[in-house]
Amino acid sequence: MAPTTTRLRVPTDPITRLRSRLGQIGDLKDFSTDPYSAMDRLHDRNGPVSWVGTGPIRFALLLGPEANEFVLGNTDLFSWSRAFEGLVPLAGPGALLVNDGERHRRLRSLVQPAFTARAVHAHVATVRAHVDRVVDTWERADVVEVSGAFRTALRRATIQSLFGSRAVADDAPLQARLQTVHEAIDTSSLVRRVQSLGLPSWKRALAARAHVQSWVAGEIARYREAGGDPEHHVLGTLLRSRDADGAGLTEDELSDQLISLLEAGAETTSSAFVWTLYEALADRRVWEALAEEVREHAPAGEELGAEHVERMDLLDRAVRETLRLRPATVVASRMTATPFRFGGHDFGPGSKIVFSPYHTHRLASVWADPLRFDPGRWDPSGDGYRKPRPHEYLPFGGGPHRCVGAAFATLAVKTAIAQVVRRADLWLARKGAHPSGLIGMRPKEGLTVLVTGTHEANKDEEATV
Ligand code: HEM
Repeated sequence: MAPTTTRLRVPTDPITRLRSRLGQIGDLKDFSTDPYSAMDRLHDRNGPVSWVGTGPIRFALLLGPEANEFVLGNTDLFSWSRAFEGLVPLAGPGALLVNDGERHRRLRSLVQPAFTARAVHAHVATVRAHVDRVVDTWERADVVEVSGAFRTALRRATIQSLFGSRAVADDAPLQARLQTVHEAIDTSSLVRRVQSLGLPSWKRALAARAHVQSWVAGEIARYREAGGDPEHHVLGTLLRSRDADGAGLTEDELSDQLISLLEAGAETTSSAFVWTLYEALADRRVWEALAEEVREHAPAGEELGAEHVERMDLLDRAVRETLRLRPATVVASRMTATPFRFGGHDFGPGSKIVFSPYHTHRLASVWADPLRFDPGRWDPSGDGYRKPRPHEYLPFGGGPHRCVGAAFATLAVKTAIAQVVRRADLWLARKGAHPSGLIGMRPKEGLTVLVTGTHEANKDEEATV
């Protein structure tokens, strides 16, 4: 792809160079304090390429759809293993995200069968049951903070879909450890670099990861002792999965896949759910239209299934729109493996690159009225409909590392929203939400709702949890 805007100014004398470096340190401070608005300012000032920080914590912010297209369309220029080497102690050396080239292709072909349409559909009943357990605790006129309870419920649904229903019987310690690991992952590489020098928070994260690993080993052993499991879950599929040469995952690879799927899947999905609920409640017309659609396609007393959820067009558009305005993954990073030139800048090997779905999803040059939550913009029969190009809308990334759990997550979020809508009438107790976090971005203040009604008829009596 041809490089775009050239705004390179090479400082010539030492004073100008020093000023430029100090400016980049100031930009790093800005980005660390409020990355969401800092990206706007940097893009306005510098165009698609901004260098931020200094020394070992210097990186290039590549912003806008052309930058996304360049990064995602030229995978051979980048190394995932180098970009994510700081994550290896938490994700494991066999995790998809930290692998490149042939090894990544082989691992991906072994993991993919766990996310077929059939496997994804099996997740619906699990999600519905865990959502019901949260709604069961609500009474009319309650004012409840729901983001914590749904985070636990959706993480529990992911654990159950990965390991089977027995695994969630007493999952509180596992949930706490996964939360500790997530907090270490959802931090800037600068903070992680400092932490990994031996700070207590890093030691806690490694200890939590070690516990998760031995819990996973126990589940694998139990599965083998039982000679399989009648439930259709990811662990069983991964154990049976074979590549073109008839080889499966090694023991270490199997464990790393399961742990990293737990890490990658749980927080992101609950973040997408909480934001969708927030946005739907923030615009009462959307909430009421959703309630009507859900009543039409999943009549009272009928168990909510994938076939119902997949007929709900407004729900689909509301989730797409939420993933546009509030993508769980605010930024993604890469490390250059081969020198290249983009936007008038030269990039040597070992340069850190950060690009941002969040920023592109809010650009006025791409989206009409970009900050407005408008599910209607996804209606192909609507006025002014325009199908976004792949590099303009990328909540699940793109290219060979595109999210392997995208369909699984989307169906989980839609099921959870539809089941809440079927079971309760809610009002937003407090409007206004500020983002927090870069991986699994969520509302800083949580989500507090007023329960104005509950509908017992749609409770899932058959659920196995
Ligand atoms: C709404 C929920 C989710 C969002 C927004 C999301 C987003 C993403 C993004 C943006 C990437 C690419 C990262 C990059 O290119 O650096 C990714 C990769 C990945 N995601 Fe998701 N994800 C979600 C849910 C899930 C779920 C439910 C699972 C599995 C249970 C999952 C497993 C993975 C894995 C394993 C990768 C790495 C793929 C590879 O490197 O080949 N994600 N996700």
